[in-house]
Formats: sequence, structure tokens, C-alpha cells
Amino acid sequence: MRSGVLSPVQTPDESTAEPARQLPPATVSRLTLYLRTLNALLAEGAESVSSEALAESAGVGSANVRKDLSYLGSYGTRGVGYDVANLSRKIAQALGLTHEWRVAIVGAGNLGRALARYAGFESRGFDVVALLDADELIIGTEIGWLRVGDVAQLEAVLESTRANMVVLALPASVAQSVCDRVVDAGVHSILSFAPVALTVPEHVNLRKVDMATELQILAYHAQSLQAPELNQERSGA
Ligand SMILES: NC(=O)c1ccc[n+]([C@@H]2O[C@H](COP(=O)([O-])OP(=O)(O)OC[C@H]3O[C@@H](n4cnc5c(N)ncnc54)[C@H](O)[C@@H]3O)[C@@H](O)[C@H]2O)c1
Repeated sequence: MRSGVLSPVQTPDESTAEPARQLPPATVSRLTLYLRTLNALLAEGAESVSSEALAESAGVGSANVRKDLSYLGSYGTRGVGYDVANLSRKIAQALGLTHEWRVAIVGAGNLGRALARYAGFESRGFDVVALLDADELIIGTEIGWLRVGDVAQLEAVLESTRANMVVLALPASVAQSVCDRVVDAGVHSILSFAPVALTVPEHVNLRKVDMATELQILAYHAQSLQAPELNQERSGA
């Protein structure tokens, strides 16, 4: 059983970690897809992969793949392709996945609990080290391997667990104040699920996951594709 406080392990100090190379956001997204394919190939024992195969797995053009990988200094070998192990290592380095990421989740409601139970983070290098909430009925309960801690102890838990990423799974009304405390505690990588715009200093990386917006975009595209039939239905044809 893990509690809010865990035994320390070697974690790179954020302040001394090498700064990430600035890659175009679309490239970063595609690199994660290539990495997933490369890891599957590694597990199968494959040694090389063509840009076409990587492109197909990521659903992009092979010119995209070659351009993305050129940012990492990987150009492949004509007729052979890319060395799978080497490329997977380079992408993991570029994405900062060779560091150990220790994630604290704040908010142990439906979402926070589901995230804390998800087994897929650890295999990708994200160790969930703490889960915190403000509700007395939830504090102290066990969720997966974790015991829910009290958000009143946020700063102490972040320090003792050496968390270097925080996920906010909180109501919008409290997200900014908790976010401010996280930033003041020195954690500079934050992922927020709260449906509200948060303000953070420039040196802090804040990402927002907004599934409702994604669904709306999906609905728009679905409607555009079906537009001829919908229009016919509406006109009673
Ligand atoms: N982005 C998305 O895709 C997505 C999807 C679902 C939910 N959400 C959002 O994520 C958030 C969480 O959703 P949920 O369904 O888990 O809600 P929930 O109500 O089940 O859980 C919220 C939890 O936050 C806790 N909490 C409240 N104030 C707190 C504080 N100051 N410090 C610590 N914990 C506090 C509550 O006690 C509760 O356990 C909501 O803002 C919701 O709108 C986003």
C-alpha cells in the first residue's frame, strides 16, 4: 500500500535537468505515436523499421515522419530504414521520458480515482505517487495502491514524494487556488482537467485536457461529413 508519502527514489532535479529541445507541437504529438509503434516493434524483436511503416502506424505521410525524425538528427539508412532501439531511445530522450516523472493527482473524485487506478502510466514512465482530496469522507480511503491524502498537506506531500508533475482533477471553482499552491511549491508541470482557464507564470508548463471541447470538434466534423444527408432530412426530401 502506498500512502501519501513514499520512500524516495532517484529523481532528476528539475532545476538541473537538461532543457527540452523546442520541437513543433505537432511533431511532439506524432513522436508519441512513433514511440508507441517502436516499443511494440522492440517487443517483437524487430531491428529496423521503414519511414513508411512508421507513417502508416501514426496515420501520417512518410515525408512527415522523415521531417519529424530529422529534428532528432535521425535520418535512417536508405534501403534499411531506422534502427528501432536507437530511434526509440532518441524519441524517449527528446520527449523527456528518460526522466522519472512522479505524478501527484489532486482531486480524488470520479476522474482522479480512475486516473490513479490506471495501470498504463507506470509502463510509460509516469509513477503516480500521491492522490489528495479535501473531503474528509474521501481522505484516508484506499484507491488502488494509494491512500488518499489531505490536500491541506499538499506542499508537504509534494516535497516528501518529490512529485514533479501534478494532475488537477478538481472542480473549476477551486482549480486556480490549488494550481497557485502547486506552483508555489515548485512543481512546474501541471495537467488540468478542470473546465476553466488557469493562469500560471511563464516558466510553468500547463496543459489542459478538455474532453467536452474535443467531443464538440468531433461532432462538428461528423456533421460536416453527414451534411448532405442531414440537409436532405431537414428539408424532408
Ligand atoms: N477534461 C475532461 O475531459 C474532463 C472529463 C471529466 C471531468 N472533468 C472535470 O474534472 C474535474 C473532476 O471531475 P470529477 O468527475 O472527478 O468530479 P468529482 O466531483 O467526482 O471530483 C472532484 C473531487 O475534487 C475534490 N475537491 C474539491 N475541492 C478540492 C480542493 N480544494 N482540493 C482537493 N480536492 C478537492 C472533491 O472532494 C472531489 O472528490 C471537474 O472539474 C470536471 O468538470 C474534465
